Amino acid sequence: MEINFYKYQGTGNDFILIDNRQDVFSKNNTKLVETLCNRRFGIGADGLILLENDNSTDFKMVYYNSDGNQSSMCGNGGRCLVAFAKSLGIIENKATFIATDGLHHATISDDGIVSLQMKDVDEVRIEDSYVFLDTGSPHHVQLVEDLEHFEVKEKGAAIRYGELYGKAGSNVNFVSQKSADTFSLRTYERGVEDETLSCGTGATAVAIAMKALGKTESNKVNLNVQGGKLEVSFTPTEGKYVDVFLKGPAAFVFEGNISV
Ligand SMILES: N[C@@H](CCC[C@H](N)C(=O)O)C(=O)O
Repeated sequence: MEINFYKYQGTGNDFILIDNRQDVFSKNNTKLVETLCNRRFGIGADGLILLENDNSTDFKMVYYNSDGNQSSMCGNGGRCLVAFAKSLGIIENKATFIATDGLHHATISDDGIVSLQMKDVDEVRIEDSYVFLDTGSPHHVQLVEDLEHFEVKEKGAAIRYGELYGKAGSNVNFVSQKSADTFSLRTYERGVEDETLSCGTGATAVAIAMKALGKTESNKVNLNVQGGKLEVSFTPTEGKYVDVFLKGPAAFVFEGNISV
């Protein structure tokens, strides 16, 4: 059987998107997802996302990491899926969708900038050398010197597989401050098991962690990621963060067919 796929990217975090409203994709085939995401034997992507029907929202998001396993929320993937839903005619400039971490609202401008509401963050754990929080996916956030030359893959893997996070592991973000409201980050992604060019839940985690640490006064933070620029805004309230929005570009790259 032939299945259409669409490749999208959001600040260089790239995804294979499949319209699965007719149940065409075999959802438990870990090996198939892993092969499709493989950059030498497949299409190549950091993850694969299915767009499915949902009774109470515009669509449902089902996310797989490139290791072939379903995982937690993907912020850049969610933004790409909104652009995909628009191209399919499912939405116009506004969307609601359901993902593993609950309900999301989003808007998309005519030039492809997607603003995606992320889950509220109820707890920010501040430790001596790092911050941990869940923005839909778990994130370790650590300020470092010389981010440009930092060994993200090696040091990220050591933390992801280390004693702090047990079997589930965590995504790991290394950060440096650029100005009062701007930070650069590089992310080691769980499930990709490598540095990616951008991570949306990671950028969200860094923005909130920097606010919680008092590194910025601003409730709107600019994030330089390896693949571009993102903006995260939020409202702090009694130790929590609500109205959290992740904003940035989401773009179609190419489409094709796969035989399964
Ligand atoms: N790239 C994503 C994060 C995807 C999930 C992550 N790899 C995990 O399994 O925790 C993003 O843009 O948020």
